Amino acid sequence: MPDDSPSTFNPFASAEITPPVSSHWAAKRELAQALRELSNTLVTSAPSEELLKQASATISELNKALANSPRYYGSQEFANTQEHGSRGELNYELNAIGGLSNPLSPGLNMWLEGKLAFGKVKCGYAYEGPPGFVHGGYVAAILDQFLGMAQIAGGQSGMTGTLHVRYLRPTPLNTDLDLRGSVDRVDGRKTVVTAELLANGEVTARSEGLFIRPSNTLKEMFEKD
Ligand SMILES: CCCCC/C=C\C/C=C\C/C=C\C/C=C\CCCC(=O)SCCNC(=O)CCNC(=O)[C@H](O)C(C)(C)COP(=O)(O)OP(=O)(O)OC[C@H]1O[C@@H](n2cnc3c(N)ncnc32)[C@H](O)[C@@H]1OP(=O)(O)O
Repeated sequence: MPDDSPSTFNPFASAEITPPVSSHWAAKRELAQALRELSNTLVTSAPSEELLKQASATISELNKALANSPRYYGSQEFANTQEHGSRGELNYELNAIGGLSNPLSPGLNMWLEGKLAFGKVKCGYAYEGPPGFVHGGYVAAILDQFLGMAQIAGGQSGMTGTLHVRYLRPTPLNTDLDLRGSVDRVDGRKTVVTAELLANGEVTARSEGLFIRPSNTLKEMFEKD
C-alpha cells in the first residue's frame, strides 16, 4: 500500500481521473454516477406525483438492500479494514468534494505538475445557487479541497485554518471549470496556498487558504481506539 504520511503522499499525480483501486470501488463509482444523474433529473423534471411516490418507494427498497451489507462509518473505518484501500486512496472515493464514489461530490479531479496544482470539475443543476450559476458555498468548498491538495506541493499537509474567496463573477453550471493554484509560502506548520477557478478561460473566483499541520498527530486526530 502507498505511504500515506502527509509529507510524502501525493495522491493526485495525473490529469487522468485516478482509476479505482478495486472492482468494488469501480462498481461504487458507477452507482454514485447513477445517483448524480438521478439528482440532476430530480431537480430538472416535473413528473406526476404518482411517479414521484413510486420512485421514493423503489429507492427505499434499494436502500434497505444496500444497508444490509457490512457497514463502515467514515474513511478511517474503511482504512482500518485493510481491505478497502489506504486512507489516501479512500480520499479519492469518499471525500465530500472530490470523492468519485460519493454522489454528493461533483467529482473534482486534481493533480500536481511540479509545484503547480491543476484541477477540473463540472457542476450540474443540483449545484445551482443564483439562477444558472454554481452556489457560492460549493465554489468555496471546491476551492477549499483544491487548495488542500495544492498545499502538498509545499511538502506538508494540514487542515484549513482560514479560507478567503473573492467571487469575481458568477460561475456557470454545466461548464468545464478549471482550477490552478500554487503554494505561496510555507512558515513552520503553516502553508499559504492561492488558487483561481476559471470558466471558459475567465477567472470567476480567486482564493487564498491558510493550512495548518496539526500539532497533534494524525493518529490522535483521526483514529479511534
Ligand atoms: C490533516 C489532514 C491530512 C490527512 C492525511 C491523510 C490522507 C490525506 C490524503 C490527501 C489529503 C490532501 C488534502 C486534505 C487536506 C485538506 C482538504 C480538506 C480541508 C478541510 O476540510 S479541513 C476541515 C476544516 N478545518 C478544520 O476543521 C480545522 C479545525 N481546527 C483545528 O483542527 C486546529 O485549530 C488546527 C489544526 C487548525 C490548529 O491547531 P493546532 O493545535 O495544531 O495549532 P495551534 O493552536 O498550536 O496554532 C499553531 C499556529 O497556527 C495559528 N492558527 C491556529 N488556528 C488558526 C486558524 N484557524 N486560522 C489562523 N491561524 C491559526 C496559531 O495562531 C498559531 O500561530 P503562531 O505559531 O504564529 O502563534
